[in-house]
Amino acid sequence: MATATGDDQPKLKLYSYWRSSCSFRVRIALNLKGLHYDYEAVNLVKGEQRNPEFVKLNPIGYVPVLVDGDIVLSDSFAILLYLDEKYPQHPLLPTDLKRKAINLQVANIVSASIQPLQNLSYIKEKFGPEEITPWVKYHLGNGFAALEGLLKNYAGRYATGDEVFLADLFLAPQIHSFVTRFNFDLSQYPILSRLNEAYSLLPAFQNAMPEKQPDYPSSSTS
Ligand SMILES: N[C@@H](CCC(=O)N[C@@H](CS)C(=O)NCC(=O)O)C(=O)O
Repeated sequence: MATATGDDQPKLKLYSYWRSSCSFRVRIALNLKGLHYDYEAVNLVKGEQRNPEFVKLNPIGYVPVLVDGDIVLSDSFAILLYLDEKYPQHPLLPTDLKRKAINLQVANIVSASIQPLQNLSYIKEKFGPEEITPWVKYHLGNGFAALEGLLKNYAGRYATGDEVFLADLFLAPQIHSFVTRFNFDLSQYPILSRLNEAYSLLPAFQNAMPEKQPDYPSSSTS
């Protein structure tokens, strides 16, 4: 198994968009593992995810995409599991089976049962502008209530104890969207509020924030 670190690793390239919560997950993992990467911006508002060159990398037309030598991988969940095997420094899954399973459960709740329901490209096709906020609020709230209930048996400083694991990489971007993008009130979710505070203190999370990305628009609302 390769154990490349930031100093001797092959060059990685991440196709990302500043506001993409799925890309945000991968940015945190790369930072935690100390992996350097080139940032390739894909402007989702301009539709660059549908450019033929990009679709060759990811036929479904979504960010993130990671290129690692001859491996081109899309879907943040697959990318994170791949990175964890290839670059085992700072493991993303605990060895304890129960906590490992909870990490996978949280990751999949966010990935499959929350994030797709806030993806504006799906929602805009179905709803008018005034229907979007109640839809997103209902579904994000539903998911957050479920996560709050699940985590009360596991959370420590972070989601499943006192170390950062996969669950945290899915939670931080989702909470960030909830608060910053949609302006919803997080205070009714005390565990998620506490986790959000803890994430805000970690450089790997801080440097992965949308507003820290090279394509973050300096004076635009896109
Ligand atoms: N399951 C995929 C979802 C990817 C996804 O939804 N990406 C969004 C940004 S977070 C995207 O590229 N949206 C572009 C579009 O909907 O056209 C993952 O986790 O990577």
